[in-house]
Amino acid sequence: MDLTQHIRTIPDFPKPGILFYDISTLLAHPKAWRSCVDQLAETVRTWKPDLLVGIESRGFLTAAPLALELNLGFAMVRKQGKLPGQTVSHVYELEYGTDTVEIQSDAIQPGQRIVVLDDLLATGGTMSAAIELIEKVGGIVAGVACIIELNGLGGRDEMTVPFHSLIQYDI
Ligand SMILES: O=P(O)(O)OC[C@H]1O[C@H](OP(=O)(O)OP(=O)(O)O)[C@H](O)[C@@H]1O
Ligand SMILES: Nc1ncnc2[nH]cnc12
Repeated sequence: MDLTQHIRTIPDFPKPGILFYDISTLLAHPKAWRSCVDQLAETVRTWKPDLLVGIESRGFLTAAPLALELNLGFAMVRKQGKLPGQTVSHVYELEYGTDTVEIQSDAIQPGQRIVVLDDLLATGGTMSAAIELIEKVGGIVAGVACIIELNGLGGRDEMTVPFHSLIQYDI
């Protein structure tokens, strides 16, 4: 199924000049969403993960149904201060300033094979931060995948592990 028909673009969101790729319309269409999850599963299962990780917040929507389909557990990488209990943090550089991602300390056992999911890869900064965080707690990142890849922002070149996207847009 051609998923591009179900992805809406919204100009000037969240800032003037940004074309926002909106998966709300994909989520609202059960047949297309089922196909999207199945297409991701095809690649993700070849990486033989023990656990899937989703990145807040649209990465949760991507990873959670896939985890159920593959009969795997699912863990969350969140922005700072959102997860209860003991957490491990990773600070990463933005164009201006820094940001922090966190995971619960017991979410990943050392040596577990992890696949990370998000809806979209742009500069790759968010995905790289998640990979570094998972490696910090002893996880082995077997691969990372997303629905949409924006070509031209260099995200793919930043990936230090196998990477797969279902749809690519030249921006
Ligand atoms: O490759 P990058 O340049 O890092 O950009 C991609 C990230 O940006 C978006 O998340 P956003 O921060 O908008 O959060 P949201 O999922 O909560 O909307 C998207 O869901 C990715 O996580
Ligand atoms: N253009 C875009 N559309 C949707 N999510 C994004 N995250 C980063 N860039 C984005």
